[in-house]
Amino acid sequence: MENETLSFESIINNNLSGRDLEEFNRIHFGRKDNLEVKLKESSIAAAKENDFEISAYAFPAKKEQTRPPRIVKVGVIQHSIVVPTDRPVNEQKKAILEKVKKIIDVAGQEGVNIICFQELWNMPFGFCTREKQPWCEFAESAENGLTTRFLSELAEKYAMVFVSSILERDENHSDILWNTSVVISDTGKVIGKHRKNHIPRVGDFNESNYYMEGNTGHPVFATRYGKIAVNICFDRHHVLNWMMFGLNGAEIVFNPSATIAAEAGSEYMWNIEARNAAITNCYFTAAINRVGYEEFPNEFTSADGKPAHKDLGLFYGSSYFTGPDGVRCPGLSRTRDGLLIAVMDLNLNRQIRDRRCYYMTQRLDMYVESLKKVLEIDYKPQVVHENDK
Ligand SMILES: NC(=O)NCCC(=O)O
Repeated sequence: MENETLSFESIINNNLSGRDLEEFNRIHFGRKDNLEVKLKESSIAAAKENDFEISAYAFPAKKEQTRPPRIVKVGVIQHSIVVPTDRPVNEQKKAILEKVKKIIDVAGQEGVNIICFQELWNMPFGFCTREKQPWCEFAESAENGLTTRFLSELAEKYAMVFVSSILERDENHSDILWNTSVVISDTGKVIGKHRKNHIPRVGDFNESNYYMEGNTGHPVFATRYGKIAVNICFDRHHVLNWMMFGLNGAEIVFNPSATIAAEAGSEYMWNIEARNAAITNCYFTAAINRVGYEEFPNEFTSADGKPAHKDLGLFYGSSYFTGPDGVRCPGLSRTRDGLLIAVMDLNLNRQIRDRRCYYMTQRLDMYVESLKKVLEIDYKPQVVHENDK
């Protein structure tokens, strides 16, 4: 880990200052000043003691005459696994829950209203191995499994909403597995769940050996703090998936992910995809990635002619928020656990919609017709050649 770049932001901050840094911030992040929010001394101390990074940024909106501000504090947590992946399943899971609880407690002290974790946050991402054991044993009921019960208590304690991405065991449907995000309300009850719609078949992401494409559509969960949705990891490459959450009224869309520096293109696309989704759909997005190295007991190959190996390389963290205007905050590091907080005024969504008119100018009717044609078996792509009449 020592030789890894800490973060994109650290490269900039170590090399730019004064007007150059301001200009960089304006052009890259969308504003000269990142509007850092002051944290409690006790939170900073707890983060230091428990070895995680913490930062917070504001995303304000203009004052309106007819609506009060709708300020929501949203947190994302990125973290590494804790004990080696050959330890008993329950020991591995318990160690993660215990570590992350310390971060949740700090978020609670800071008055965070909604928290989202990384993809399958309570387990190692062992699907690269294609081995069924022990990874399938990490699966739980979305409604009343160990992780949901653990979060329900904390949800009630802190009046916090949780978005918890887990490997789901669907006991009512022949025990099959799903990649599911459970949304737990501030009352501690499960509001609902959403299942990953697009399952990767790329590089070491052999998830299709374990679960199928989701069957929950594009639900938006009406929480006490706002309407939220979950676009799970590989779903971020599918623009229509992001679009459907917007059409269903989402105000914040979370993208819990598990992606690695070694997957070609992943890291430079990371900073674009959730940000672009925020822009085109005029809602807030939060992109959350795993962090660290996860070594598995047995070697696997990546079917690329290279030698067998036992890990996926670095999960590069770099979690970040973007507002509906496309302005984003600095991300968390590539290498450390962290809690990133956004203090957002949800009124900004409508203000940007009124200004940019992306929904009003959207031509869904045209696309419906075009897509119907594309799906016909004898479809011919609409390509015009020089000599066509
Ligand atoms: N977990 C997951 O869907 N990863 C896919 C890799 C990527 O698209 O970056």
